[in-house]
This record gives sequence, structure tokens and C-alpha cells, in this order.
Amino acid sequence: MTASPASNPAYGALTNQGNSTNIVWHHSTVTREARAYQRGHRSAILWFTGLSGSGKSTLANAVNSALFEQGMACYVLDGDNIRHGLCKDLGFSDSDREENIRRIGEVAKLFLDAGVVVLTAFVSPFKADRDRARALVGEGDFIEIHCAADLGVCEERDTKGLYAKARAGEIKEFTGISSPYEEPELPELRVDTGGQGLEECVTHIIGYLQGQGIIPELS
Ligand SMILES: Nc1ncnc2c1ncn2[C@@H]1O[C@H](COP(=O)(O)OS(=O)(=O)O)[C@@H](OP(=O)(O)O)[C@H]1O
Ligand SMILES: Nc1ncnc2c1ncn2[C@@H]1O[C@H](COP(=O)(O)OP(=O)(O)O)[C@@H](O)[C@H]1O
Repeated sequence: MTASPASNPAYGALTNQGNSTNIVWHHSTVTREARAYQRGHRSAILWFTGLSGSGKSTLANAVNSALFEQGMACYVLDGDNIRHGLCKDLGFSDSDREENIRRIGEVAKLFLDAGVVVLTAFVSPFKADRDRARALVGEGDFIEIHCAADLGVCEERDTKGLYAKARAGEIKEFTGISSPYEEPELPELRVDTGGQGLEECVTHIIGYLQGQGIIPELS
């Protein structure tokens, strides 16, 4: 016999919004708190944002490695990789970027519930899109990390040769050149990826996570 949503605490309220008609949320029997207790650390979303070449992927992967070496559950969602699969139908118009970030926000929320420290490395140039991702989760769960490197530094690095192509008009709507980047006003962390070395930036982030009680002191 199937219990009705009203009488079974495993079920949430019936949803009747947009395309989600007659959908009922099912609560997991393993809670996020239980996962945190078992693993010895909390989960969180580390949302790296910045220009192409500012160091999002390099830094997110370095922090991920530091956490992994300590046996923590962690995972990087990287813009270039996600655009090969989940978001391969999207381009770089404002509305496609909005949809890209909406999907990543939802995926990151699932990782959060799964007890994982999830590190997202997306340009995510628009404040409204980042704020929407933040609003999906609770206070303290979303840590916005601005990889602050000037356009000049990023262009000088030009790790993938994309700035040269954008300057030559071969790539349209390129962030920083022909599409805007809205800097975070009050990110939880701003790391000087344009001026500081990688190790310093990693230490900065790890120290913040320890200070917030998300991860324990590293051994
Ligand atoms: N027009 C344009 N603007 C910005 N970036 C471009 C563009 N075209 C391709 N690329 C490459 O795609 C990577 C950015 O993808 P994202 O999913 O992070 O972008 S966004 O958050 O939806 O704005 C970005 O990766 P990173 O260099 O790692 O930032 C670029 O390599
Ligand atoms: N403090 C730093 N943090 C991250 N990357 C750095 C730093 N200093 C120099 N770099 C270099 O800058 C480049 C950043 O490239 P990448 O990580 O692909 O940027 P993004 O993912 O933002 O496009 C790499 O070549 C990296 O070695």
C-alpha cells in the first residue's frame, strides 16, 4: 500500500508549478548531517568565479587535491568539462550562460546534499546568476571565491589562445573583451590569483574552510 504524501513524513508537499505538476519531493533516509558525521567534515559549495585564465581551474584542482589527500570527499565541476556533456547544447549568449549556471547550481546542490565539498570553476560572469545559485542553498553553504586577476594578466597568460582569437574577432561575446564580467562585490573570499603564487592561494582557502568549521585541521 502506498502512503499518501500527507501521512508519510518521507514525502514533501505536492508541487504544482510550471512543468513540475504532480511531483512530490522524497526525503532521503540518509541525511546530510549523518554523512558529515561519518566523514568527519561538512560539505560546501566553493564557487570559483573569474575571467578566463584567472586561475579558476588550477586553483580549484589544487584545493581539491589538498582535500583529497586528507581523505575528504571532494569533486571539481569545471566549465570546460561540463560543456562537453551536461551543457553541450549551450553557447555563450547571456541567456545560455544563465542556463549554464542554473544547471551547475542545481548539480552543486546535489553534491552538497551528498556530503561532498564541491568546487565549481565557471566564469559565471553575471552577479544575478551567481546569486540565484547561492539562493538554492543555506546560509554558509555557498562560498563565493573571486579569482582576482586583471584582464591584462589573463590576456598575457592566454593559456588557450582564446584572447588572441577574441581580439581578432574570431570569438564573439568573449568575457572581458566583448561580453561583460561583473566582479563579485562581497565574495566570501577574494584571492589574488593575478599576483600571488598558487600555494599561497590554496593556503588562504584551506584556512578559511578550517575557520568556518567545514573541514578539520589538516594533518
Ligand atoms: N565567448 C566565451 N567567453 C568565455 N569563455 C569562453 C568563450 N568561448 C569559449 N570559452 C571557453 O569556455 C570556458 C567558459 O565556460 P563557462 O561555462 O565557465 O562560462 S560561463 O560561466 O557560462 O560564462 C572558458 O574556460 P576558462 O578559460 O577555464 O574560463 C573558455 O575556455
Ligand atoms: N595563484 C594562481 N592561481 C591559479 N593559477 C595561477 C596562479 N598563478 C599563476 N597561475 C597560472 O595561471 C593560469 C590559469 O589558468 P586556468 O587555471 O586554466 O584559468 P581559468 O580556469 O580561470 O581559465 C595557469 O597557467 C596557472 O599556472
